[in-house]
Amino acid sequence: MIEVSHLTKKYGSRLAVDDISFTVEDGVIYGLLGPNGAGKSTIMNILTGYLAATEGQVTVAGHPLPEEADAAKACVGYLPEQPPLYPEMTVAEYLDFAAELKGVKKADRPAQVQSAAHRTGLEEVLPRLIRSLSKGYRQRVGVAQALLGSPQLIILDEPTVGLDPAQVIELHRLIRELGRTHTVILSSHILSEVKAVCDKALILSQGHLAAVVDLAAEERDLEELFLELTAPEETSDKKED
Ligand SMILES: Nc1ncnc2c1ncn2[C@@H]1O[C@H](COP(=O)(O)OP(=O)(O)OP(=O)(O)O)[C@@H](O)[C@H]1O
Repeated sequence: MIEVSHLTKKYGSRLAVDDISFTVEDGVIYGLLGPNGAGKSTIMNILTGYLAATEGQVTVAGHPLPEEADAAKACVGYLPEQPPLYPEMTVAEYLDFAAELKGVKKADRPAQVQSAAHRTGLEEVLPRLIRSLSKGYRQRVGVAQALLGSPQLIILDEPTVGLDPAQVIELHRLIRELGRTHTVILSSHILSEVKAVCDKALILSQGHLAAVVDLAAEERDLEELFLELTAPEETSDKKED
């Protein structure tokens, strides 16, 4: 689904992503895990075609970026960390509008909205104003808009930030359910979230890809592995001494 080869991103002189290569297979839920500033959002913004790489090759569903950006974007549903919701719209109006923006034909929009609402458990709140919804339901609206246009790949940027524990559990359930039909990339700095939801984890540290972990096969504890791989350099040096 995704091939990333020697990806580097600089913001001016700041190196945010440093020579990263990885593959995301179809139908797998990947966690993009790393401390603050590790490069997660930068990578997601490149995969979704919103940012250009400084160097390296990225292919999404067979479409190289940036050459085939429109075709690649059509294969991706994205939930940014701050979903662009319009509080004065009803859920139904917003999803219809989001489908229009994604180029879904008018005749297909009601069925697409219905299907996205069904997948995300929003059918009952379709007539409600977004501003009247809880944060958990708003996040589901964000996930529903990501499903419009039938993308094969869903990218979720820290989707559970600010949710209460019950809402987190519900959203985890929804993401696992989506993983049965989609390839999913979920960015997080919560280890328990990645363990609960993902099949594999890409661990980032200071712009580097420190490890690709198959969570079912990995015998070592994810917390231990994460701390070791993302420790600041001075600490790692001391350990080796
Ligand atoms: N627009 C920008 N201009 C300059 N530097 C940036 C910009 N965006 C990100 N950076 C820097 O690039 C590095 C990677 O940032 P990025 O936001 O990708 O990390 P992240 O892992 O998503 O962090 P967080 O978990 O805090 O969201 C950081 O050092 C950050 O300060």
